[in-house]
Amino acid sequence: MEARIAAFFGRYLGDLYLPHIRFIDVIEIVIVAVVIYEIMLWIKNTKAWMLLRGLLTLAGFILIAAVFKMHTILFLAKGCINVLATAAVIVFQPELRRALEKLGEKNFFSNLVPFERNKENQRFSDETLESLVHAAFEMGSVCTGALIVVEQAIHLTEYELTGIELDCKVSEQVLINIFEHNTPLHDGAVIVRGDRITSATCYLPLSDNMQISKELGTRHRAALGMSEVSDALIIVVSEETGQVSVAMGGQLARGVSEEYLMTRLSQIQYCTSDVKKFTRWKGRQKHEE
Ligand SMILES: Nc1ncnc2c1ncn2[C@@H]1O[C@H](COP(=O)(O)OP(=O)(O)OP(=O)(O)O)[C@@H](O)[C@H]1O
Repeated sequence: MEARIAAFFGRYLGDLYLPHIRFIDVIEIVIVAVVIYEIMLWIKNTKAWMLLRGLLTLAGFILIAAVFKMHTILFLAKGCINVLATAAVIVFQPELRRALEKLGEKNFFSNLVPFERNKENQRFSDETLESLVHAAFEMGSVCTGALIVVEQAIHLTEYELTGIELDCKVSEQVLINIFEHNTPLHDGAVIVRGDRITSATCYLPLSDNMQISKELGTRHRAALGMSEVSDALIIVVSEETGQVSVAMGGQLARGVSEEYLMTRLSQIQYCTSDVKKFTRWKGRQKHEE
């Protein structure tokens, strides 16, 4: 019986080449798979998806031209490739910048080693968190439009400069007051850093995402745009419907509940260890003699 099984495998698998796989090869395969997966996700979530579809169509045409030996088209395609590559880098400069920034933000070790939730690495206090949530839903209940940007690791100084400097403690009453209709500060966005509102009436970049619902106007587009170029969490209150939405990482969650907003805010309430180190390093440099 054994001999028959051996003969069977010998007959069918004798010529099969089975390379010797080392442990390092497995790690390499996993790394390549993760990188390809991340690139595919990036392509899907940015306008690079449109470009990829365009490129695939173009490649199809070139293939047909090659099969039928259309020399003029092949000559033109050859000449255009370099120009197209340069144009793609220019067109996708913001997306490429964001992708590299994201890579820099990631702390692979902090995901493995649980960090302590203490006052020292707290980005904002529980009081601020509650004020943000209560203010958003209070404004929602009376249909007062609002746009609140909660800063994380990436500093938003360039957007702060588009508004009016404030530097005041976050509180439910202050936020409601800022967004009150027909007051000088109600237009645009406020930026929150830690427990302080740094500025109001800030102008945010608008998203050019074509999948965003047509019923959403510029306030929601600005929230989404800001989340595409930074790691900030943006709270939007719709003036039309009173709905509270949250934008982060290029995604917009519409009509969220109080619990949802509270959970999202508590997820970013604590800095991971590398961010803490970065802030400390900056502080020390400022006071260097
Ligand atoms: N680029 C921007 N940066 C900051 N705030 C903006 C920006 N664009 C629009 N806004 C704010 O959004 C307001 C206009 O909102 P609009 O009605 O167009 O948006 P919406 O998404 O339909 O929101 P709503 O549901 O509240 O009507 C402006 O008055 C301004 O306060």
